[in-house]
Amino acid sequence: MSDLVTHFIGGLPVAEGETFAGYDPVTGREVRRVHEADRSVVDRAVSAARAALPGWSGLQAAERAAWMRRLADAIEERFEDLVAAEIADTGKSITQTRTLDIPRGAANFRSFAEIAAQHPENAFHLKDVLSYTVRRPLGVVAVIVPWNLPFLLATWKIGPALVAGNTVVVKPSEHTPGSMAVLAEIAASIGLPPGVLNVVNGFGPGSAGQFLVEHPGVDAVTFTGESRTGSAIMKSVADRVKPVSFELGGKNAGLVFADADLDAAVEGAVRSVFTNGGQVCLCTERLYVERPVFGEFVARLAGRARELAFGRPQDEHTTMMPMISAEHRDKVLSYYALAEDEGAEIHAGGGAPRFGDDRDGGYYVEPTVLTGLPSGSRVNREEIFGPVCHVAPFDAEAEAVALANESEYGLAATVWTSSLSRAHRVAQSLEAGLIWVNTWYLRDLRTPFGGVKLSGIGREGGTRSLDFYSEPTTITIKL
Ligand SMILES: NC(=O)c1ccc[n+]([C@@H]2O[C@H](COP(=O)([O-])OP(=O)(O)OC[C@H]3O[C@@H](n4cnc5c(N)ncnc54)[C@H](O)[C@@H]3O)[C@@H](O)[C@H]2O)c1
Ligand SMILES: O=C/C=C/C=C(\O)C(=O)O
Repeated sequence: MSDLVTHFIGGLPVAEGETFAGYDPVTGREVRRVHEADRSVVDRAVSAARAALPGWSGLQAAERAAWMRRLADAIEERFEDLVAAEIADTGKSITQTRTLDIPRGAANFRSFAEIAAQHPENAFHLKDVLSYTVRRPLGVVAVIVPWNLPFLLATWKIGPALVAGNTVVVKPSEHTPGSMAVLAEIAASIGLPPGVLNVVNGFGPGSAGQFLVEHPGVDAVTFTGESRTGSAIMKSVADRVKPVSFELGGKNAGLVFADADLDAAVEGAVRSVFTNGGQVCLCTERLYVERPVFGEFVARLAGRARELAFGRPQDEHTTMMPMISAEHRDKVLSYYALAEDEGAEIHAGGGAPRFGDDRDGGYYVEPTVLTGLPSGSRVNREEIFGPVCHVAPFDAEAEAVALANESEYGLAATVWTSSLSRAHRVAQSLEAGLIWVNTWYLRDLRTPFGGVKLSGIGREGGTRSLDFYSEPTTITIKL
């Protein structure tokens, strides 16, 4: 990946604006410079998207779907370049990047090509009245995404936005511009009409992110990131009442009942707590385990945490990655220290590893398993977004559900039980948008995705994405 990242506007790279540093999370070394978009660059991107809108929205949905399939094919042709870009930005393992992050990018475009093709319109016919619905795109959509799954999350939004007839201006995280730079090259290489996809780089407040959401030429905002950022964006767009789709933070609970397959529950918890270094909004940070199996579960989970491999990203056996930045590493470590100060028992981790090589300059923390804190503690209330969980015992199902629901967030939850009736009963009692039973992060892209409470506004996924990215018009004709 280039060591100078530009914007992409109207089908062309734009190397304008001050540059800021990009760092390798493995070593902490500066490895790239990134152009920061000022208001004028953002304005040009929005104008390019506006200029492309009539031609793009004027295509048949099937023609736009064909473009999505071309993008997916081209992603697969540039697969290793995308893998390299994502690893360079995040330090994540090549195994995860090759099996999740980049394949989901192609899948996102393909899925929404098919969903758009099958999306039925409504028509209602009474005796002498015919009512039918047509859908119109929103217009120019701002796509603002975070650093944890950069390519997956950006394409999750770009796909449905484009197939619905919108044009987009994407603002990737300041930490992870690389894979969007490659997607821009891909779009140009297949001749995607200029201005349909635009990418501007920069930060949030007082930078490209804020300039974009506030721009009068932006018709809607789709955002994934922290809840407090969602709140700030909501304030930015309130005066112009722009539609928003928010996928925000979480403090996800996992419930393990004594009748669960404990092997599966332990391995499931290893995945749901430590995948991507715990830097997934769906990760489990609070586990509640029925008392008869609590001791065994904690001991086994802590043992597996200590087995996670701190290899380099290119090592296929690596299973533990660095945090995205020194600031985020320090935030996670501050919660480890807080847990210790509040009297937690630390069963694994609790600090930062030392390697005796250049990785000591990186942003690594130890995978950590805690017990002994009250449900109201900050460690159990606040999103940490790292490889850490707190485990507490419970004695009754109703108590477990109450503990899980004792949160300002409501994104995801996992339930581990062998009882079918309990699985349905508990899943329907949990205040979250996404519940997994005896598994975690198993995705059908046709299903609604999103959270309740501080975890978000709206749902994307399947036809729900098309419902957000287009406006239905109902036409009624007297026959
Ligand atoms: N619900 C989900 O699907 C989901 C998925 C991934 C991450 N997240 C959440 O994202 C957070 C971690 O990501 P992050 O640190 O990048 O989040 P963040 O909110 O700090 O930043 C996300 C994006 O928003 C931009 N931004 C920040 N302030 C802005 C503003 N005022 N106006 C416009 N843009 C602004 C940033 O530059 C970045 O591109 C965690 O809270 C995690 O839970 C949620
Ligand atoms: O970190 C959050 C992960 C979000 C995942 C998705 O939006 C998805 O799998 O479509």
